[in-house]
Amino acid sequence: MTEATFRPLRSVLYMPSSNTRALEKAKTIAADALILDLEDAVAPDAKAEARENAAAAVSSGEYGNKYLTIRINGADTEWHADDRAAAAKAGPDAIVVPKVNSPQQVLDLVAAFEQAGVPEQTKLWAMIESPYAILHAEEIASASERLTVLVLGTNDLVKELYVDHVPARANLVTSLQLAVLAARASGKVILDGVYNNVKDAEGYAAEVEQGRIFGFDGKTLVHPSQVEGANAGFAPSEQAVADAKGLIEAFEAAGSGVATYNGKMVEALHVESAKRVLSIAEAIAAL
Ligand SMILES: CC(C)(COP(=O)(O)OP(=O)(O)OC[C@H]1O[C@@H](n2cnc3c(N)ncnc32)[C@H](O)[C@@H]1OP(=O)(O)O)[C@@H](O)C(=O)NCCC(=O)NCCSC(=O)C[C@H](O)C(=O)O
Ligand SMILES: [Mg+2]
Repeated sequence: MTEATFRPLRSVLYMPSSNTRALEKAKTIAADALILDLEDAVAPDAKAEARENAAAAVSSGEYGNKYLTIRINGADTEWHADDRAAAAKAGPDAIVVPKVNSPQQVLDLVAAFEQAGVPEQTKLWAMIESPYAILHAEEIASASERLTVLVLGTNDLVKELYVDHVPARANLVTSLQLAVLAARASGKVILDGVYNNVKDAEGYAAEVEQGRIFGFDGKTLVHPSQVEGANAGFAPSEQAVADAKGLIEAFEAAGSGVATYNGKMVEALHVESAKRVLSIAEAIAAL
């Protein structure tokens, strides 16, 4: 079972760690996880202050049972080492590293984490946001057990592909599916990229649904208004839970290798999927 089934990561909200209002507001937002950003959402002259804010937020114990992560700056930047040291000291649930492009980079990061004394329980989340990373996503995901989650960076991916954001992400479909395949092949959690237009509720809802259909475990978000949609969209619906229970009962009642439920064939593999749905629903209910 993946981390997602034990610890739901339906809604994962980014916020600039330089924005103290957002950091305060986040305490009351019902996101499953927060990404306290030190990278793209923070201007160069605010990096040091943002680093202190993120570390203080993690140490504060004021974010309830939310999964707390810090996104540090990339390994090739002047801020990376200081970010890593501050995150090591604060000990968030995970450190999110942007622009991870190779399995060797994962191994180097894990070695650096160990050297910096990052606590064992702090996991590595790797951002997949370039064409090269998409094509090597399975090797990246499998490089270390400490890497538990792949995070799609669709803004950078669009930039690197020299394309535009288009309806239904028609020009990203192959990349999204390759990333999901890589996560499933390596037993890791995978989070969809962000929807930039915080005023477009309809477009956002369609993208949540697309991510769910493609197999993502949850979605990264940029605004509090997006949390509710992701929490609902990546949770099994009441109908799905009822169907899962009914299917299991029908299979057990039949007492053979095959049964039907609502007219459809049911085998042991369908029972396994139904049990997974129930375990996700239980984990969400337990939050
Ligand atoms: C997108 C925003 C800049 C919009 O900000 P703003 O216009 O101020 O929003 P609102 O006035 O509607 O805000 C209402 C209140 O909500 C708080 N707020 C807003 N956003 C957040 C947030 N993300 N987390 C927590 N709280 C938030 C405001 O402070 C207001 O509070 P109050 O005044 O007390 O009522 C802004 O939403 C924003 O900065 N979003 C996050 C941007 C970010 O982190 N970007 C980096 C990651 S995206 C990315 O690039 C991923 C990847 O790398 C890729 O390549 O794709
Ligand atoms: Mg990015």
